[in-house]
Amino acid sequence: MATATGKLSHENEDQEKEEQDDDQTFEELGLDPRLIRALTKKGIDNPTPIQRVAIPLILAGKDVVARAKTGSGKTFAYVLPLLQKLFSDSASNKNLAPTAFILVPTRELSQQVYSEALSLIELCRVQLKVVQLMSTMSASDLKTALAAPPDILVSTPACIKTCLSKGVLNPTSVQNSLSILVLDEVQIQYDHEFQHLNSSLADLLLSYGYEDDLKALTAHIPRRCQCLLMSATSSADVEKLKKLILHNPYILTLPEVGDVKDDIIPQNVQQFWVLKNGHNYYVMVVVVIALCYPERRLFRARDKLVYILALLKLELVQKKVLIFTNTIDMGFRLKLFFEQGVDVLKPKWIALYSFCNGPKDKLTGLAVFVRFGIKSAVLNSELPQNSRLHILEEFNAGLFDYLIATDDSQSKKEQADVESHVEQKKSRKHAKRKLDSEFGVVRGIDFKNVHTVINFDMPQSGAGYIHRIGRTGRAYNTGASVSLVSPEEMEIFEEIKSALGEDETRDSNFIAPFPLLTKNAVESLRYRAEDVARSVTKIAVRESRAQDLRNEILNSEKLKAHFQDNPRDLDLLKHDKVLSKKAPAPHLRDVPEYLLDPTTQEASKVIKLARAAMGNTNSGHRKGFKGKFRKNSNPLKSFSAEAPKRGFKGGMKRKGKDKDDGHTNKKKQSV
Ligand SMILES: Nc1ncnc2c1ncn2[C@@H]1O[C@H](COP(=O)(O)OP(=O)(O)OP(=O)(O)O)[C@@H](O)[C@H]1O
Repeated sequence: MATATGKLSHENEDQEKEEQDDDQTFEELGLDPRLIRALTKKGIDNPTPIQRVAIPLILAGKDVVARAKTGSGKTFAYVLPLLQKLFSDSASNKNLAPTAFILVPTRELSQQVYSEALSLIELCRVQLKVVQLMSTMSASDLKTALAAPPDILVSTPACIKTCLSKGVLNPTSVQNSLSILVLDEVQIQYDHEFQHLNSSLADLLLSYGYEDDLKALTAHIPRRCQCLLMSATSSADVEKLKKLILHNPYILTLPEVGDVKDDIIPQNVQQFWVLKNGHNYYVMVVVVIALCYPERRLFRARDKLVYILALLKLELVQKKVLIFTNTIDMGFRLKLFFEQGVDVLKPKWIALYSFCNGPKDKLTGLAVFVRFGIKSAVLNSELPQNSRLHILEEFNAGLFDYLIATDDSQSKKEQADVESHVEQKKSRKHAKRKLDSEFGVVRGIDFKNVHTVINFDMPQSGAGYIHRIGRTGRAYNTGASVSLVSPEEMEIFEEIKSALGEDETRDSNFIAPFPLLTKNAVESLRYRAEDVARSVTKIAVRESRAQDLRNEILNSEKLKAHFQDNPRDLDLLKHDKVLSKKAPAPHLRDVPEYLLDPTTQEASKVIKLARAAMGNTNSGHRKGFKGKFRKNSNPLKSFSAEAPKRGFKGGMKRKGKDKDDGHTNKKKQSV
């Protein structure tokens, strides 16, 4: 009893401290007024917990390892103090190499970090130069970019290795100049993150091919260089990390409650899953279809198409929606399925309809189900870089609501192997297509206002799942995820659940069955959806993929020229172009009421009400973060900071179960 009471009062104290900390300002963290003004212009007034802990430590010159939830503000946590430190150095900077390196795993993330840093520099009106380098750049372009050495270099480990090997970066100059090194998301991606927390850094880096790339640099990192490692890692790795780059780092990490991992997924993201048929029907259909279609994968994909159609067309999930597939072909299959269809108004259907005494005025409505009219864009590693960045910009700006993205959670090599194998089988022309090994939108990309993430294909690991889901519910927004799990994916799904430490009694980390999709709703769409799915043949997919690539190469050239003239004007081209040859009929796009299942209709109404209540009008513009949600909806409510040796606690630590005030329960009903 005494222990329980003691613990309670301790918790209350912690809670009070937490609330005080919540009011802490950037000024109190010692941030430069110019940066504070710049943040205010961006609508950012108060630091997030990771920022509260990390900024003072980084300003004090400490090495920091920060492990924090997705969408918690890690980028500003290091960019702000990094810039501030360079403010004072810049006047006297006569370095022959960049003073700060920010290394990230993908081109997309590099663009994002570069833009954030640049925009802060511009808003602060300081003379700092930031450049972004990619390994696809020619040696002369790399040299030009580094000719008058920038203060900050944003790049990937692979590109740094290239620069060093081509003599674009001089090792001695790096040794003399480098003062701050940031690794953002570089080291954390490895399979089954939570089962291998003790694996060595070398293993982690190796799994993503960064080992050699980073080793090329580590030899030239001067002892005095301040090193920051942002993202998931465990204290068990620090000793190993220290040997490579870190010096007595402060470790900022999520607290763990007992043996159970604390919230890994931000609390404001609700997770759902849909199992395709747990009943006999599935087994029967598999047998029949397996006979008709030797390639059973085709059937599984087709079946999932019915479910995703029901989710989107019956408006059971909120827009904007980010859909993940594991292959590029599947992405295009989905896009074609959404936008095109077969003509069901064939005489035989009309005859059947008349035979059933269907009302004549509903005949046109019937066609709706074969022309779903859902416009989407596919984002993948095959597209030119400009197009990819532009697609991201447009999606973030709210110009379209559905983005299908291929995953980068599988190792790049594996992905390339799979693709090249498939491509070789197709045609020589297609085999020439190149995938960008630095593509990636799963880690770190700050998608704006994505309300729903759908796993059309399940990711290959727990880490992949967390990063996908982390594209929604960023900062103070709410979000939801729906995973379509086929029986074949049950094993990986179970692994993911155990990696999350799933616990029904806790708000986060729990993946609930999706409550709104009734069997009737799915079955009412099944017949027509499968009819349409059949029309999306392998050839159609291949042709549209090639067509899209051609379009985007053209776009990319135009964009390149355009961006040179108007670097800030990205709103030039549309990427969610219809790829199917038949133009969708605009008047055929609504689902006729008589085909709607009453339960689903109710569910859809609830979604709309919830959307209205949250002010999500899908316009792509949101109100500021502040005051929209309760403090305990903050994705980063919990940090502990561990100092070297003395076990300094500088951050806040949330206790076991968060203050549940019913808010979360309410949320569970509205997706
Ligand atoms: N103090 C703050 N107040 C409000 N919003 C913030 C604050 N700091 C950052 N943000 C916003 O939160 C969003 C997520 O930030 P960021 O991309 O840095 O998250 P992250 O922790 O790096 O996520 P990930 O793990 O996915 O990389 C961004 O849109 C950013 O502008």
